Amino acid sequence: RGAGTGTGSSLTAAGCNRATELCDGGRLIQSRARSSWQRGNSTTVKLVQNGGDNKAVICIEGNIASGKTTCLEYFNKTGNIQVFTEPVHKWRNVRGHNPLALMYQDPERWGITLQTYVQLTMLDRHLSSISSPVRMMERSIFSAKYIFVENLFRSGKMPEVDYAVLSEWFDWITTNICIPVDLIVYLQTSPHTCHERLKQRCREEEKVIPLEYLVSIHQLYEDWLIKRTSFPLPAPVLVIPADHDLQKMLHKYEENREKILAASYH
Ligand SMILES: Nc1ncnc2c1ncn2[C@@H]1O[C@H](COP(=O)(O)OP(=O)(O)O)[C@@H](O)[C@H]1O
Ligand SMILES: O=c1ccn([C@H]2C[C@H](O)[C@@H](COP(=O)(O)O)O2)c(=O)[nH]1
Repeated sequence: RGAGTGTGSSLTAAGCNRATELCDGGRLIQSRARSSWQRGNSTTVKLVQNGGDNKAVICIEGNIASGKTTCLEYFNKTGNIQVFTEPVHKWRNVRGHNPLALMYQDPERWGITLQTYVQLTMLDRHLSSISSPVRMMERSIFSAKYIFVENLFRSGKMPEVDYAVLSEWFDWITTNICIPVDLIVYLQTSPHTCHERLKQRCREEEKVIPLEYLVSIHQLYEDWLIKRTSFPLPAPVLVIPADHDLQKMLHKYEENREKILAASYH
C-alpha cells in the first residue's frame, strides 16, 4: 500500500491498522487486529466490522469550507468509489434538536453534546458496509477528536471534565474497535480562503464563525498532518494545496487520482 510523490503534493508514510482475520459480514465481531503504528508490532484483539473487509479507506481532511465536499462530489461522479460526506444533516437535526447551532451559540454548554454526537455518527460512518472497493470519507473520527474537541478544550470553551469524558470514550473506541484508514488526503488551504468560501456557502449556523476560529482549526491541522507534533497519524498523508479556483482544483484532483487510488492496491 502507498503512493509516490509529485508536483504540488506530497505523500509520507505512517502505519496502518488493518484487521488480519476474516469473519462474517455486517456485524461487529472480535478478531485479531494488527495495530503496529500504535503499539510497536504487537497483535491486539479488536472488534472488526465486516470481517475487516479489506476495502480501501481514504479520508479527505481539511479546514471548514476548504472544499472537501466538492472534492468528494468530483470523485463520486467518476470511478468505482463509495463516497461518504460528513453527516452534517444529523448534527443539525437530532430528534428535532440542532446541536451544531447550539454549539456555535454556547460552546461551553453544548460543545460536549455536539462532539459526543459527532463521535457516534463518525464511528457509524467508519463501520458502515459498502459494496465498492474504495470508501472515501469526509473527515474521520480522528479529526473530530484531534482537531475539533482539542480546539474547544484549548480555547477554554470546553470544561476539563467534558474533555476527560470525551477522551475516555475516544480512547475506548480506538483501543477496542478496528478503524482502518489507508490514506489521508489533506486539502491544505489558508484560513482566509476558507473564510471567503464559508461566507459564500452561507450555512446559517456558521454565520458567527470569525476568521480566528478558522486560524485555530488550521493550526491544529498543520500540527497534526504537516509538523506531526500533536497526535498519532492513522495513515500516510497526501497533501494537496487547495487555495486555487474550482477549475484548477478539479484538475489537481484528476492529477492526483492515481496516487489517491493507490491506497486501494493492497
Ligand atoms: N476551489 C474552489 N474555489 C472556490 N470556491 C470553492 C472551491 N471549492 C469549493 N468551493 C465553494 O466553497 C464552499 C465550501 O466548499 P465545500 O466543498 O462545501 O467545503 P467543505 O466540505 O470543506 O466544508 C462551497 O460554496 C463551494 O461551492
Ligand atoms: O468534529 C466536528 C466536525 C465538524 N464540526 C463543524 C464544523 C462545520 O461548522 C461543520 C461541518 O464542517 P465542514 O468542514 O463544512 O464539513 O461541522 C464540528 O464542530 N466538530
